[in-house]
Amino acid sequence: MHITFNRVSANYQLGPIKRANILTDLSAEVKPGSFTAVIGPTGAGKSSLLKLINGLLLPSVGEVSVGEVVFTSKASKQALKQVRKRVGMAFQFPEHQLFAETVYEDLAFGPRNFHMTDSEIDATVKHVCQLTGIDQSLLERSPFSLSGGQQRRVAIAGILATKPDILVLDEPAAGLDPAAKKQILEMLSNLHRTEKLTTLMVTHDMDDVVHYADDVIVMAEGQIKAHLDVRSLFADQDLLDRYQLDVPTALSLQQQLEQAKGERLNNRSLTLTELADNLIEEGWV
Ligand SMILES: Nc1ncnc2c1ncn2[C@@H]1O[C@H](COP(=O)(O)OP(=O)(O)OP(=O)(O)O)[C@@H](O)[C@H]1O
Repeated sequence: MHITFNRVSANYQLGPIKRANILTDLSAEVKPGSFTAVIGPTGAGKSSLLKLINGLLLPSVGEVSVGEVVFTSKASKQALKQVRKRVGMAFQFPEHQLFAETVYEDLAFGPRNFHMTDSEIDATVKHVCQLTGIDQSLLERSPFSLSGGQQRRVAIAGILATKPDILVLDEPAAGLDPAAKKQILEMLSNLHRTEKLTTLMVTHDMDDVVHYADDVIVMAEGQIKAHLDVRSLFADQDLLDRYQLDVPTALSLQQQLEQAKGERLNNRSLTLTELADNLIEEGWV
């Protein structure tokens, strides 16, 4: 499903009169079915950009389109309702929003709000368990008795139970150990592929960008500074330097190797584009 930002600015209310400008003149088109990483330094406005997509933050100027729903500063309740049905949003630490006595009840909450019948709810719960690898034996357990990785799975499954077309994730692997982090990100990548979910993910980890994303939005100072495919990002040394973006471990290793080789042979080093092509050929990326 298409997402478009058209000359959008946004601010937060700081008091009865005072407002803080947070996002300025954003324009971008997110391709349907793409997996887009949103990167940039702390305070760049990444989370605020995600909140624009489901109308948690409204534009002060400009318009946001999600599929055929278009909304501005004067979004109607109806438009916001439609958009929230389409966009599943996982905030940082989504497991903090688990609340029910059993995993089943947590997963059934969204479908119940959408007035599904009991048998539809049952089928949906089973389906999202399959999608997210939650064993049926966990359904009667308290979500609070599960491991951190399992809780995060349940929280994401609860979002999927509302059948969104778009999944918006704010650092979905934050705070997990490396094994659980890999499991969650692999699961999200599979969901994106098999369920054709347009996915946006805020991350600070450039290895995740390389492994999972097709496209990247680079944010700084409340603006979109670049929107490009992953290969073009890592081929653009100026852009990486300007926004102090790390290069992924594999690329950095290869650069160091090539530099050592170049020095040894007194030959030219490979360009970043050639290195990126090498890595893709060798299956690193
Ligand atoms: N509810 C709010 N009220 C006022 N200011 C806010 C609010 N939420 C965020 N801000 C401010 O908006 C700016 C952008 O914040 P945002 O959380 O979107 O950045 P971010 O790039 O996601 O940062 P991080 O990587 O640290 O999560 C920051 O200066 C932040 O302090």
